[in-house]
Amino acid sequence: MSLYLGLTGNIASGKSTVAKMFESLGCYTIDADEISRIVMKKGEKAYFKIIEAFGEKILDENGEIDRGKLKEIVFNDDSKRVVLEQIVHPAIRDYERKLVSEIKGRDSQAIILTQAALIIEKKSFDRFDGIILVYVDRKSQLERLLKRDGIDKELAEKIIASQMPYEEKVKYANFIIDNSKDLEHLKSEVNRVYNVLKIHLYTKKQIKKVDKGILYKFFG
Ligand SMILES: CC(C)(COP(=O)(O)OP(=O)(O)OC[C@H]1O[C@@H](n2cnc3c(N)ncnc32)[C@H](O)[C@@H]1O)[C@@H](O)C(=O)NCCC(=O)NCCS
Ligand SMILES: Nc1ncnc2c1ncn2[C@@H]1O[C@H](COP(=O)(O)OP(=O)(O)OP(=O)(O)O)[C@@H](O)[C@H]1O
Repeated sequence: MSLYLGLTGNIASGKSTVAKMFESLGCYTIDADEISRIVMKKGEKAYFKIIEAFGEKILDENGEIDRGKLKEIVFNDDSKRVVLEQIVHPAIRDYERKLVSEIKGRDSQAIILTQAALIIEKKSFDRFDGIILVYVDRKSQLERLLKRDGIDKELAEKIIASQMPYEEKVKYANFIIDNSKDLEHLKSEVNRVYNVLKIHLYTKKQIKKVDKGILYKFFG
């Protein structure tokens, strides 16, 4: 039996950083943002649909989709973001499904984590055995986002506002990983969850809706 987890959290919460830590423990990870880059490449089905919906002005000098331009558009207009999601999400899901079944075919004891920001917003959690939520406090989130992406504060605030707040998200999580402190602390959080996952893997015990002692540690 393998385990298949959704690894989610709001922008710049540390999903990629956490995924790398799980990888170093032997888990398989899949990144929905990376897949979105693959399925939107020049010549792919989603590429043409995006041009049809947004016009050629969103292309760069090489004819590829300019993600910066698209980002400005969709985070300033909710209806446009919905249009983009309707094009890209089904393509991401199809691609991801194939990767998961490939991994499961290769390794029957695999722990697979799909990293995606919108699992809870889109209520697309039924396919997973459990949800891991990476939590970051608002101040660190904004600081890390501005530092990493070099975008202006106004756009950063809009992206943050487009996502479901943590107070709501925690209700859907089986595990919470706190990433409000340093990387050492993050590593201990990842190890803690990994050890519980291993127990579930070997005992074949289903992950309950709420794994007590972990969930609500930060939210009372
Ligand atoms: C808007 C786009 C072009 C910006 O590309 P860019 O390379 O700058 O960012 P990247 O794809 O790495 O996403 C970074 C983060 O932005 C946030 N984000 C991206 N899309 C969305 C969205 N539709 N709603 C809310 N937040 C989003 C997520 O936290 C994500 O992890 C791109 O994010 C995109 O195509 N989004 C639509 C697909 C999508 O929903 N992806 C996110 C989850 S699968
Ligand atoms: N505990 C930490 N202390 C300091 N910086 C951190 C910490 N965790 C992550 N970071 C940094 O914060 C930024 C955001 O982290 P990361 O890219 O892992 O987040 P993400 O959730 O994958 O982002 P996105 O939502 O855009 O996909 C990165 O530059 C990362 O190096």
